[in-house]
Amino acid sequence: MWTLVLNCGSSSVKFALLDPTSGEVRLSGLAERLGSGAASVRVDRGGERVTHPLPGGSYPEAFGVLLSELGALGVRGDVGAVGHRVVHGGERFSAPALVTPEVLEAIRACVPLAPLHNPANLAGIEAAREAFPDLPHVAVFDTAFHQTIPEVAYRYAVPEAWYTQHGVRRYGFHGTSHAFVSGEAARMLGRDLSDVNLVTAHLGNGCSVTAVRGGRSVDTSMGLTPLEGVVMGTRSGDVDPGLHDFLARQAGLSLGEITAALNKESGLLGLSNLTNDMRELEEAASRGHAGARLAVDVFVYRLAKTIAGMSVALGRLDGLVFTGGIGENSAGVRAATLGRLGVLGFEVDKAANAQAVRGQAGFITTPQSTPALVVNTNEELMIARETARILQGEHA
Ligand SMILES: Nc1ncnc2c1ncn2[C@@H]1O[C@H](COP(=O)(O)OP(=O)(O)O)[C@@H](O)[C@H]1O
Ligand SMILES: CC(=O)OP(=O)(O)O
Ligand SMILES: [Mg+2]
Repeated sequence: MWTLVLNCGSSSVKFALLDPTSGEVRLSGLAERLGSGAASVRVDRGGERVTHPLPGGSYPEAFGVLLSELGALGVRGDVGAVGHRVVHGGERFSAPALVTPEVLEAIRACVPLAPLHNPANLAGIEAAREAFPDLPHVAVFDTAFHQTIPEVAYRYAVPEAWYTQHGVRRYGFHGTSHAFVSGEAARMLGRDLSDVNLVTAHLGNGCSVTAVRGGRSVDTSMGLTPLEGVVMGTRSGDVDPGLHDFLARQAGLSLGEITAALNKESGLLGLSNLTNDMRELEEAASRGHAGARLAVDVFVYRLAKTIAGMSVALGRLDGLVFTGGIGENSAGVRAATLGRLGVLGFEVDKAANAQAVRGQAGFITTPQSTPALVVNTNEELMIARETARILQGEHA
């Protein structure tokens, strides 16, 4: 059954029409810079690529292009279900859910926990339900995979009432990707997923690191919101919790201004004062740009420290997985990270690491090393599979 997968972000929409069993993709694309005058949508129709401008820059406009592309390809009538990425499902969802009015209400209730992501996810669900009112829609949550994390790892050391009354705890995100790459890595290691302990590093624009014991998430670097943890493209990751108070007094900034800066002007962009794009940073660093060098170095140092911390949750470390745009493509970031992790028995294989770029998955360490490998994530395929599973009643 052909499944339409929608991943609506704060300023972008990724979409794909694919078969969850074979993985065949008939149409995919990305609408970017929504909300601005420079918005556009790129569509891939099996090798052929077209880009349409979106002068209004709105979600409905992007969705209109997607529908007309489906119509032009003659596949609109083939769509059998729609799978939606939903970033925050709180404590309520440990599995995907068929979208009902009650499920929509629960997603809405999580908006304060993910103000950048959940409103966009809801807008996508609403637009898709209007276009496909008779099809089943399934919500697949970033947080669901992490609902197995034990209390010792998910509780913050803050007043208990903040947890019981306001849900202040660590939730974790990118669960769909961490779950997918753990399965792939177990296969590549020739091990049963239930018998393998992995650290998975999802390094895209948002970055997070997860400890996966026997196929279950037992700790992860993101917390209450997708701002906690390692350094990201424009997000700070961990900072001192005293920062808001300090800056409000010193610089006269409001809470909203500080939060926006931590989300959109920090991370690699903030450190380098140049760009949030790792590829551009590596090029600039190689030309001697000091800010770019510092940004890459801080990114790597904090990443290595977090990976070492995650191994505490596992007891025994059988492998480290790199994925996401940076993890899959940056041999430099991988080598530097492994170089700082000799304490865990890692030793990079320089030739293998240099080869594992541009979608080439594989091992990047020497035979005597703890294994590290590159795995290409595929959140769209995983969402399509989960959607199919729900519709077959496996989670019912
Ligand atoms: N060849 C490359 N070398 C270094 N970094 C790369 C390369 N290709 C992509 N990246 C980085 O991957 C990041 C985007 O990751 P991606 O997973 O595509 O993002 P998203 O989270 O938006 O899906 C950017 O920082 C980009 O620079
Ligand atoms: C939750 C999250 O950080 O998602 P993304 O990386 O897509 O921004
Ligand atoms: Mg991402």
